[in-house]
Amino acid sequence: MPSPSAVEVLLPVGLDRALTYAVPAGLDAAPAPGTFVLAPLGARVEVGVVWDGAPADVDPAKLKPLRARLDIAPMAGPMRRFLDRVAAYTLAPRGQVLRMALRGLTLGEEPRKPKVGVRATGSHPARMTPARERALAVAADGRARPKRELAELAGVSAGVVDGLVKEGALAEAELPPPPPLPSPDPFRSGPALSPAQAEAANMLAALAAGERFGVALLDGVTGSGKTEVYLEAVAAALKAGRQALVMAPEIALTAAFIDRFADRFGARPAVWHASVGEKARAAVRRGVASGEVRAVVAARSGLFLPFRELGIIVVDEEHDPAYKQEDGVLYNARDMAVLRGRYENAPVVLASATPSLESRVNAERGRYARLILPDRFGGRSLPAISAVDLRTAGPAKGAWLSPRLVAAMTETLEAGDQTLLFLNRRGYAPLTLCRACGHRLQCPNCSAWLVEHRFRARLVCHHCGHTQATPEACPSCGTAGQLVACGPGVERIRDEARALFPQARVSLLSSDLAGGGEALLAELDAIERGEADIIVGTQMVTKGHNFPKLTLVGVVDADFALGGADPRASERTFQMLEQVAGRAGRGERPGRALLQTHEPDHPVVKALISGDREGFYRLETNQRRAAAMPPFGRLAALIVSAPEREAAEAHARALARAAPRSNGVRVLGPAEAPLAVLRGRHRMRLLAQAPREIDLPAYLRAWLAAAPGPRGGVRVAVDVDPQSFV
Ligand SMILES: Nc1ncnc2c1ncn2[C@@H]1O[C@H](COP(=O)(O)OP(=O)(O)OP(=O)(O)O)[C@@H](O)[C@H]1O
Ligand SMILES: [Zn+2]
Repeated sequence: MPSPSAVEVLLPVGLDRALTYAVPAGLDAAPAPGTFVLAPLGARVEVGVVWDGAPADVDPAKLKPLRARLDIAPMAGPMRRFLDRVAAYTLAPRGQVLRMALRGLTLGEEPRKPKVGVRATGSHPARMTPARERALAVAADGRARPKRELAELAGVSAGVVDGLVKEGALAEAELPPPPPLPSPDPFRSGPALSPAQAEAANMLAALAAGERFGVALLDGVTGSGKTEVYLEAVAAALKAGRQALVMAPEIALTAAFIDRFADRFGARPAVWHASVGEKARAAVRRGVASGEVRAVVAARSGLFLPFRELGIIVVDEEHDPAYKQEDGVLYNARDMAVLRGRYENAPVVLASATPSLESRVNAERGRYARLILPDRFGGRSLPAISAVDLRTAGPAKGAWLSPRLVAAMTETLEAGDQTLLFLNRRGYAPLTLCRACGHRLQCPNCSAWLVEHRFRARLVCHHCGHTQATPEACPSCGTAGQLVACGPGVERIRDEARALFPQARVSLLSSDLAGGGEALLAELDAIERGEADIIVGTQMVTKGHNFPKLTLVGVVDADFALGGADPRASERTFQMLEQVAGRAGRGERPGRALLQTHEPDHPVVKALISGDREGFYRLETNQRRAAAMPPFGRLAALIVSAPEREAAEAHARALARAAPRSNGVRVLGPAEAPLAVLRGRHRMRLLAQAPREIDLPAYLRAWLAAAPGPRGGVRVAVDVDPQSFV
């Protein structure tokens, strides 16, 4: 019999197993699974969670005792099982997954320091002045206020208030605690919905009211009003007394989205993403656990918040590759949202104008309900998309905007409308070359070219962040003045737009904007108000924005993502271009999009131009099925890296030899990764491809167990269902 005075504790460290601890007398005989505790680990003390399962059968006298039990709401059973499952699926150590679920955790409630203000005492100062009179008149209601507020209300200086305190006419007094944040009110009425919207909204609302798991794919063209529709499902969950989680790719969490939520429910949602500060995070986490916070809009990590009674998860722009976390635990938040919904008995809504093939196929198989909004809201039409053939109608040498695109921009400007120029490349130029010797400027740590950022006068590696000043002379042959920028980045397109249209207000939107996230949000708001004529942007402009005056979208290079090792290349290109084109014509006037391409006959380009979305998906589905690629087969990548190429290669080969023979699993590679060196580490890739019915994570575990352990600086990263193939 295992001793009742020992428990299993999972710690937020890189360990897969829970550790066994003794429960000291005075703690509580056997803390239940989910209890937060302090546990010694080596020389440290960690916050851990009592986990399920019988403790190892060890003499408790030999075990380290727990230090304390924490006064934090226990982690619920469904959440623990969810974390176990995420770890099992991704092959990440369970402790590492737990760490994601502890973000924003503070030890117990922070004692609120009472804030001090001032209040009238009733006595009069010896000398009265007009300013003092004004201040005392405001204070006459007897309420305690911060000094600054009193000074502002009375229109006096801080010195006047201090003087009155000194003379005893005002006294310091504790301020009442701030009122709790207002909760969203699901009973407010939303906008009148079109018949198609209403039908979809009713189905979603029924799903949310049912308090059962189920997945619905909300598949509606750009500008069809998906947001209004899924907010009805949020309302239904809130009405049922449950909490709501709306997930969006980071940059879509703009003030505009939050304002829309606030318009609908009369209160702002809690917000959770990378730029939210520690204190605010702690408050959201606490509120979500206590039930005080009813609705959260979040980036992918919001999935790991300890909701007390989660009643719906919405994954907006569900196709977005940003849902895949590419470091640490390699998980796809869209897929894990479905898992979390299952454990919480909560419905999950996946929304997109360009659903992932995975979700479409799941809908076709009948596992997901599919709700379709075929038209834009308010009788608006989808943008007319056409191609500019760069082989015959391209721009002059040294320019990137074709005459047709420039003519369209001129018309748009004359009409007082906005143009969006899209190019998914940050910086000024992707390559700098020496005209004298042909040398290309490369990152010292990666097998990648350095990207010129002319505004900052620096060369930057987009893979590792290395930067250096742009040199005058070639570092290889020493010739000065012969370095040339090759190819365009958004900065270069901005320069060209400025030169062509000197009167136009040109705005650049890119993740490396000076001023960071804040500046970017301010810029987005300014554009929405019409304070720019031409917007030049990277893929962040493709997501969810509503710029009413935007009527022309120019895609500078529609071919950039086609080809390469990524089995989803076509799908991704289609999604990105359809989304960016979908920014046009959302206001009063119709929109159009011009795609500059060398391959006007490519199926992706043709589908976009003809508007044959269904045809594209059918073709893509058939190709994936024929190649047994996801979602018709399973994929996992092993990325082996080491400081020396030989070590990486040797280990990758040893891994390949150790691969268990199995029913249908094919192991491909090792092959040098397309990005052969990253941060000074040489990289080799292996790919395992399996039929759908195979438990690929289990196969991978068996494989890694059979393989020699990595030694001498070799690392192996496992990526189940990889989204990135670099
Ligand atoms: N029923 C409605 N009543 C009033 N306005 C609506 C309604 N439905 C949609 N709209 C407006 O139409 C515009 C587009 O809606 P929304 O942003 O929800 O579309 P979407 O389907 O999410 O588009 P995308 O996928 O391109 O981001 C918004 O300005 C929205 O306020
Ligand atoms: Zn680099």
